[in-house]
Amino acid sequence: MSPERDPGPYDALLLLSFGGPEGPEDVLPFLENVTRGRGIPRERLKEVGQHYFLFGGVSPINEQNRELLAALREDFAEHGVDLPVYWGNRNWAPYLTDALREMVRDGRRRVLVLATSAYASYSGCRQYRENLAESLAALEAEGLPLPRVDKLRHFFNHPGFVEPMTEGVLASLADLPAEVREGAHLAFTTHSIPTAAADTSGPEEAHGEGGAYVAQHLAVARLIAGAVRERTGVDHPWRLVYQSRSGAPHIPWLEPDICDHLESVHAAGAPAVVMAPIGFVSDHMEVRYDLDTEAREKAAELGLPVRRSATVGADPRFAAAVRELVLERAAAERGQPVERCALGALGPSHDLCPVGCCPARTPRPAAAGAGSPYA
Ligand SMILES: CC1=C(CCC(=O)O)c2cc3nc(cc4[nH]c(cc5[nH]c(cc1n2)c(C)c5CCC(=O)O)c(CCC(=O)O)c4C)C(CCC(=O)O)=C3C
Ligand SMILES: [Fe+2]
Repeated sequence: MSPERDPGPYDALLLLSFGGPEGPEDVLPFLENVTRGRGIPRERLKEVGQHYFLFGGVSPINEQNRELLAALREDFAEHGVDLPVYWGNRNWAPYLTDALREMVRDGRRRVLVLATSAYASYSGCRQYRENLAESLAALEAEGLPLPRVDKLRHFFNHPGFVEPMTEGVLASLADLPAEVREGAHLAFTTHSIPTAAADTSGPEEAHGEGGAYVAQHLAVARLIAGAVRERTGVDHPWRLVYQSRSGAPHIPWLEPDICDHLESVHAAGAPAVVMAPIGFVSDHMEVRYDLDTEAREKAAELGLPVRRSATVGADPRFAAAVRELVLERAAAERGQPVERCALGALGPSHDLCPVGCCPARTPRPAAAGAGSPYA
């Protein structure tokens, strides 16, 4: 087989995502799954439940993963990449353990994982790896042979991720009334996490305050703002801001929040804002509620024109990027030289998370990285 389409030694790709409820009766059990042992205040849970109920108890995330799954299968078929794609979630059906069991029953021995999270951090990387370890332990307890599981590198700076978002920001700018367009600010948003989790995200000592989490988001924001400047000739002021904070109020999380940011740029005279949710791969509940509902209400209150730019979702360029990442990793595993595509100054992320990368508060076994008990 030509190396440009040989996925060997891998014999399957697993799309690993967060999962979300698909009806009102799913909401509370889903939230219990997400928050088990995580110490989230009861009040916050009730509040987040309401966000889901406002949308009929349905999170858009599962439907978006079905679309991504279809896009990946179509892209692989078109490019002659013979690799079956499975799908499993951490917190809702179809569950990760069930997907892995099905893969084992289908005879898969070398599994590559695409997690729907582009950046380093405990929540965006290690937690997925811990869930992989738990699922492998469950299969082991059932007496099943365990596949070897690897995880794709963080794809935040891959052009197939950055370019569709750049285009989305350009479309949002074009959609603003002409008289406020030139002066519009860009607010790049991502999930807030505790500052302590940000500081320790990524390999130790590689980044300063805010760790790899903040550094990687800043890199993407800078790339998009730069590409927008090149395309429009306008230098739009930009800032990385945060959303969806949870946890107890006395614990510091990354700030400023998008709603506070809208207030402060409005007070400083910004005529309009484009909110670009670069921290999220698709338009799931954090985007639909925290930005499209809450932040838009805040903007309406202020009389500030805002637009929210598109996430990558099932964009064919993202599917193509996943294919490139799969073939890159496969070649690396075969010991062949590889070209690692990455935009900006940070360069391509590591294939194998080092021990101590994004440490958990309570250490737990994690698969698909250095020190995995299932290597
Ligand atoms: C970095 C990050 C991502 C991006 C990376 C990735 O995509 O994985 C992400 C994604 C998501 N988070 C999601 C949902 C939730 N996250 C919660 C809680 C938390 N998230 C955190 C961080 C992140 N979360 C953190 C530090 C907590 C606090 C508790 C803890 O330390 O674990 C809670 C509990 C209630 C609340 O506190 O909000 C819910 C319901 C959904 C599904 C949405 C849908 O249904 O469409 C998705 C994609
Ligand atoms: Fe979350």
